[in-house]
Amino acid sequence: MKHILLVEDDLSYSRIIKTFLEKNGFHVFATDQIKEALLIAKREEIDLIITDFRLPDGTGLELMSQYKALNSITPTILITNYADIRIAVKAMKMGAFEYITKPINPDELLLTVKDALKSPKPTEDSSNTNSIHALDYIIGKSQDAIQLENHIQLVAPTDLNVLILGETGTGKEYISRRIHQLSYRSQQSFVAVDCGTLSKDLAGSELFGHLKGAFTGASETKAGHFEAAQGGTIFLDEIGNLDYESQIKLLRALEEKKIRKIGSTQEIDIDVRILAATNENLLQQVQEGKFREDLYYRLNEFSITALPLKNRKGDLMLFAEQFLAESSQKLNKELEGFLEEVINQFLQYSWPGNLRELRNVIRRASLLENGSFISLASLPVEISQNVSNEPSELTVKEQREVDEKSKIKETLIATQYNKTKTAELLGIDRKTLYNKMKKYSL
Ligand SMILES: Nc1ncnc2c1ncn2[C@@H]1O[C@H](COP(=O)(O)OP(=O)(O)OP(=O)(O)O)[C@@H](O)[C@H]1O
Repeated sequence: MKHILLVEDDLSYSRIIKTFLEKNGFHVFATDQIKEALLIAKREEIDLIITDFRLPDGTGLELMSQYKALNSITPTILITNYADIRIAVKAMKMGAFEYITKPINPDELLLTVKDALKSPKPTEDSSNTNSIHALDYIIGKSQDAIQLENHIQLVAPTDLNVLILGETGTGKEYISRRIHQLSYRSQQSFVAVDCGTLSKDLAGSELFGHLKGAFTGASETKAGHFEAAQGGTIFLDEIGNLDYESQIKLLRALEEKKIRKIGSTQEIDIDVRILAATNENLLQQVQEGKFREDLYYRLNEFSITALPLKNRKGDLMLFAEQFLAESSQKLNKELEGFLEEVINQFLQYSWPGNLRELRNVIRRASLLENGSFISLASLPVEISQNVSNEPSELTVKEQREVDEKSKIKETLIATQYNKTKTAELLGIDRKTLYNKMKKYSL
């Protein structure tokens, strides 16, 4: 049975999620505090963390970074309000597996939990996951998309190291998998490593391996990701997060095409192509002395930029249609497309989480939609009403109302619109619940 650590300070929410997940066969440790969560994590084998962003003793992001020092490879799902989408984006940069927004839809939560548990852990060998079938990768038809594809086709057959730049969720990993698939290494491993999830202490051993007894806890000799990628391609995501010592080791591996396991004196020849990605300004990090200049130029033999979705309006609906087809198939629903007003809102919205956000919005809308076309009612209010997603632009009162509406909606969904139960879980009487439902048109 898989063990989930749930960190949520809203106790009614926490209870609903815990009960729901336990009904679906998971064991859930629930707590409302970071401190307690870290204690549980030390004591128990945890397969997945689900954490709220706002917690009484810090934020979900703080929990993630403290947890990373304990165990760098447990996937994390962050729960946020849609108004906090930029926080979700930041969480993805820090190596979160996924974010989900309130009000939580139970089916969406379950899908995300299952995806997180079945996906290879972020730092594990994901070889044989040449899982982007030619059909899944969308090239796009805008001028920029065609140019991007030309660059990919041009560089793929060479053995140049490629640096892929772009905001979070713009498709950098997809691009790197495509480069691998179009290269002569395509029959060999593709190993994706999220440097954002590597703690300073573990990075060296994760990348290069270690010998038994090399350090406390090294109970077995272990191959690192470079060995796993032998003959193939290694994708180093969030390369800007790699600590300085690992940068030095990586540079050596690149220059000499040799690695050495931690604790070993023996060198191993490696033949691995390196694709690296970052959503930070790496050149600025070089200027600030945080990233080695020599490594930067080694990695950047060719660079490719993935554009933000707001600058790819010509391709947006192509992606949307594809994501809808995928969701419909997964959910066994017959969804035919999007209503005109949805398309208009999609084209106006700024999509700070880029393609990942679009995919998640469509997945959620597909779950909620009762008709054959996605309608405004199935979209987050920030998109359907084109409310700005800058939290600062909402007054405190408006923000509180958005939160309250989300909470009531979620509880109603969770109780299948049982008003007595909903009122009970929310700690209000039925009359107040009815009044609020009327106020928020629920
Ligand atoms: N070319 C594409 N065709 C189809 N779907 C895509 C494409 N690019 C990205 N996606 C979708 O967007 C999601 C995010 O893409 P990806 O993980 O490659 O982004 P990323 O830039 O590497 O993100 P991060 O910076 O957070 O690591 C994918 O899971 C996929 O669903």
